[in-house]
Amino acid sequence: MKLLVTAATILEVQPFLQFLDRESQKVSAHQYRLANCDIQLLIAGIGMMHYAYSLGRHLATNRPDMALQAGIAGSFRHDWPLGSLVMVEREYLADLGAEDHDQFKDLFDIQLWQASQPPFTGNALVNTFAGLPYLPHLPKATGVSVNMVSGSIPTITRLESKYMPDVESMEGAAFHYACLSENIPFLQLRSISNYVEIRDKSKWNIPLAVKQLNEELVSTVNSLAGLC
Ligand SMILES: O=C(O)c1cccc(C(=O)CC[C@H]2O[C@@H](n3cnc4c(=O)[nH]cnc43)[C@H](O)[C@@H]2O)c1
Repeated sequence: MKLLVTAATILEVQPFLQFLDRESQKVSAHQYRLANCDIQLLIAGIGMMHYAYSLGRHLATNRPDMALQAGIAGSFRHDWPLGSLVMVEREYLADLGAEDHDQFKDLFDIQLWQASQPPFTGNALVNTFAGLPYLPHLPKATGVSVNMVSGSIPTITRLESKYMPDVESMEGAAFHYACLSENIPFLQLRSISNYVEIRDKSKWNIPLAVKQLNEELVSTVNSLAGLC
């Protein structure tokens, strides 16, 4: 089985890299072998533009059996503790569109895109989790992807009323779009590093989120490698 593990930054998957260095055979700079599993690691950059370009370029010459995106995220759900983990089921492109006075309209609202045009289901990029050999026992979440981390009440209220999101990232939609378009089974794992609220960086807990994310990543990859 060929598994692609991808993240926006190396910081988010550093402990996983240490696990691979310890437990697997290094085949080349970004390629490892664990049991019968070929693992490729792609650090694709922050934001949808970087991510889509890096992932698209990778997929043009490689076809994994499964792709896994691992990252930290903001949470709209204040009842979810920092460091908790989710797998994202549906993604919305939440800041691509037009401003009409004090209203935001996405590309579906202004009819530049049509509902359910491939690979969308309605106006969302939905993971059915079909074709995955293993699925961790984690809550499923709705994600919004944005170019600017949300940090004001009007923006947060707008996103909540329009998309009812649980989490926010800057790359989820790009990952879903590419994997759905290429028909590659995929899984987006996110660990909560902060709440989506008026910006206060001192409240973020990136080290905890990275630790929890990587424990799950190692466990998921071990389970997949055991099935290979
Ligand atoms: O402003 C800073 O000093 C700063 C330092 C480190 C990281 C950041 C980020 O904004 C991280 C963006 C990165 O993490 C994901 N992420 C985490 N929380 C959120 C969020 O609330 N909204 C959107 N994205 C978030 C994101 O996917 C990026 O890859 C800032």
